[in-house]
Amino acid sequence: MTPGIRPLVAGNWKMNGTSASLNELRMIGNGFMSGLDAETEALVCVPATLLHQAAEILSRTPVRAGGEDCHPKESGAYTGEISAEMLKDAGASHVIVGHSERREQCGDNDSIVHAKASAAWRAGLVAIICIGEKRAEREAGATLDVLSRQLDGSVPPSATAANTIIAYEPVWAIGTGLTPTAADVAEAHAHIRGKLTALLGDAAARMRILYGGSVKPSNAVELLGVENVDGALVGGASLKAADFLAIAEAYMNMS
Ligand SMILES: O=C[C@H](O)COP(=O)(O)O
Repeated sequence: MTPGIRPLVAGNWKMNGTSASLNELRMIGNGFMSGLDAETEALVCVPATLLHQAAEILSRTPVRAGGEDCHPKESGAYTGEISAEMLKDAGASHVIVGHSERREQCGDNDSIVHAKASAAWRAGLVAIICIGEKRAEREAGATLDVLSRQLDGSVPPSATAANTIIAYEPVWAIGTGLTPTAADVAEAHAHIRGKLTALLGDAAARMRILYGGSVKPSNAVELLGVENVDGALVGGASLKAADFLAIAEAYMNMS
């Protein structure tokens, strides 16, 4: 946690969920209506097919709905793509850009992620910019260099604490059940804070830096209690309301 920064617990449903899954979202919304929102902010990023319904369901709760990716352009001949403006129109408040699955599977490099973050701001969305090292990079001792390079390339200079959130997600920890040690998370997040300060100046002090990668109720207290960890980006465990709410409750246990 960082003193003065209200934590954010964000879900990322990835390519999971149909309208039948919206009941989990209702339960997440209801859970935050019963007091959790005093401790944390919450967001669930859902597939574009569910976004309009998700935003409508969550509109009566403190939880917000977000998109999982956007195209850099506002509109045009880009079959199958979705612009930040379309996400905003469907009810999104945030959009994830540069998730490692997009970087690995869809060719999203730092310069594309940079353009997508700018597109998010153009549409009035908060950009959640993801960075993180691969297993081989960690084993080679290159983690901090990789994070610096990704921040240099992906974060536009006009990023502020209001329009940008950074998510540190070690690629090898995503969906694997493996997590870095608390000391490793602390080192990475301190490095990210320092690099952001060098890039953005004062704006970095209050910018949220989330941890993502196999966060679940059983490890949330340890991972989210680390200095400079200002919340979580949760994949698999965000699909079950009980797990997502239990992760958010981890913050209550710390305060
Ligand atoms: O965006 C979320 C991350 O990829 C983490 O996914 P996970 O919690 O299933 O490991």
